[in-house]
Amino acid sequence: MATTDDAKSVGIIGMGDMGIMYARRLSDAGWKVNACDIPEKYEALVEQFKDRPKVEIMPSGHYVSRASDYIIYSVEAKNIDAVVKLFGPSTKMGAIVGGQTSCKAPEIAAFEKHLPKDVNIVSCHSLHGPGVHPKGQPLVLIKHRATDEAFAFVERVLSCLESKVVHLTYQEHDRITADTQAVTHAAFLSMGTAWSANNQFPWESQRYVGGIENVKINITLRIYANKWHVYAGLAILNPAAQVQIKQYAESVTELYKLMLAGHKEELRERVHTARKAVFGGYEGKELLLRDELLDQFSLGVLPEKRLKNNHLSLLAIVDCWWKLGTVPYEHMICSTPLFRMWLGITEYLFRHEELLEEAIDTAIDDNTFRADDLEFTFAARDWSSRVSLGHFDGYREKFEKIQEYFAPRFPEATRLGNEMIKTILEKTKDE
Ligand SMILES: NC(=O)C1=CN([C@@H]2O[C@H](COP(=O)(O)OP(=O)(O)OC[C@H]3O[C@@H](n4cnc5c(N)ncnc54)[C@H](OP(=O)(O)O)[C@@H]3O)[C@@H](O)[C@H]2O)C=CC1
Ligand SMILES: O=C(O)C(=O)Cc1ccc(O)cc1
Repeated sequence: MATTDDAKSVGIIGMGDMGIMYARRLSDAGWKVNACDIPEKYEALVEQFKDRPKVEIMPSGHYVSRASDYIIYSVEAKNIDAVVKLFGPSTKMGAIVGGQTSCKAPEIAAFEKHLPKDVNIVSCHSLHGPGVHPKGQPLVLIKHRATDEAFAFVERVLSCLESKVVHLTYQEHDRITADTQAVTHAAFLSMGTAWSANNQFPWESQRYVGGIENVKINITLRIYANKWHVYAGLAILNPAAQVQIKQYAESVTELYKLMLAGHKEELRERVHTARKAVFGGYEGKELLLRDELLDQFSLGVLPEKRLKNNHLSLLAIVDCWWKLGTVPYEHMICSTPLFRMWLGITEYLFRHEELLEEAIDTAIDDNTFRADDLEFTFAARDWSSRVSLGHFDGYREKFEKIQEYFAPRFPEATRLGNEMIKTILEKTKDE
């Protein structure tokens, strides 16, 4: 903190999971924080923060905006325009405004439209959920309309997160996160949908325990334990995300058809072409994940012998990356923990020759996955069309129904998922 910073304060509008995490960490570092949520939550927040004098809970965003030197909007992406419209004109003269939403084009548009011209715009995005320690995780900073002095102030404030700062434009941010986040979520959302459609808790089935399967299960439950609007916002509001999710659904469908028709050579040819395009230049590199590590994090009892799976979800993501010309390793600077695990298990399958062959053989010769794969294919297509239609309600309805199905398992899955992420990330090289 520079000495001139003593009199300055940070505002947070939206005290949900991320807003609260920021308020705690910034105030721990000595910053005065002015914060608010919707009026109905005022009393509860005052109570929650009563032992933290550095955090002042205010009745609304007007109070926060007029009192603070740097204001962070940490609200639902779908509400950003309405909330900035409401409080933007109350922003203190010469202050800095930014947002935490996961898709930047609508956020920047709202700032340009509703903020006074003297206000600096510097946005941010912590690329991890509120339960992950920010140290070492990517933090995107977007200097959209700001003096060097204003930008340096934001850097000083957020340095207490100890994150790895990545400087991007908002367009670069949205392009990369479409690859790293939206399509990753689509895959896990589809797995959960398929399991629930088949009335399965996958860790209770011998077929889904151990290794790669543990990551699939733990990440799927982690996503469904979170809030629907986070995933809906970053998929629906990002046009690049719609394209990616659509390609993923197409890749799933086409590979599934090859499996159904028993076209083994065609399937092998396609899988290997995609493999070469995506992993060709990375053959010698150390793997992101190891199996012994993954076996530690199981919700079920590990079977004596690992059962085979055709891993349609993983074959399809590599097919999708190939079709879109995406090189996932190039996005590591901007990766979330989930993306690193997703790439980790995919790489694990594709760089173990015998495992990949086993997946191809299983895809053609083994009928036991047909029902699961059928539901998975439906699910990938349905998520894609809900995203493309752009209906938040349609997304929410589906998400919350499946969330309800898995809800009794969230406490255990979250505990295990946190441990898994912590252990794996400590061992995961990120560049
Ligand atoms: N959760 C995550 O993993 C991450 C989320 N993000 C992004 O950060 C943002 C916040 O996410 P998160 O904290 O998880 O979501 P939450 O739903 O927990 O928090 C958003 C908060 O903003 C409040 N809010 C809505 N309108 C107003 C208003 N007019 N004035 C004051 N407060 C308001 C909401 O109240 P109410 O619930 O009543 O609407 C809610 O409490 C989102 O845009 C998300 O995409 C970014 C990184 C990670
Ligand atoms: O790691 C993920 O993809 C998550 O699910 C957590 C998350 C959600 C939204 C963000 O904008 C950033 C991180």
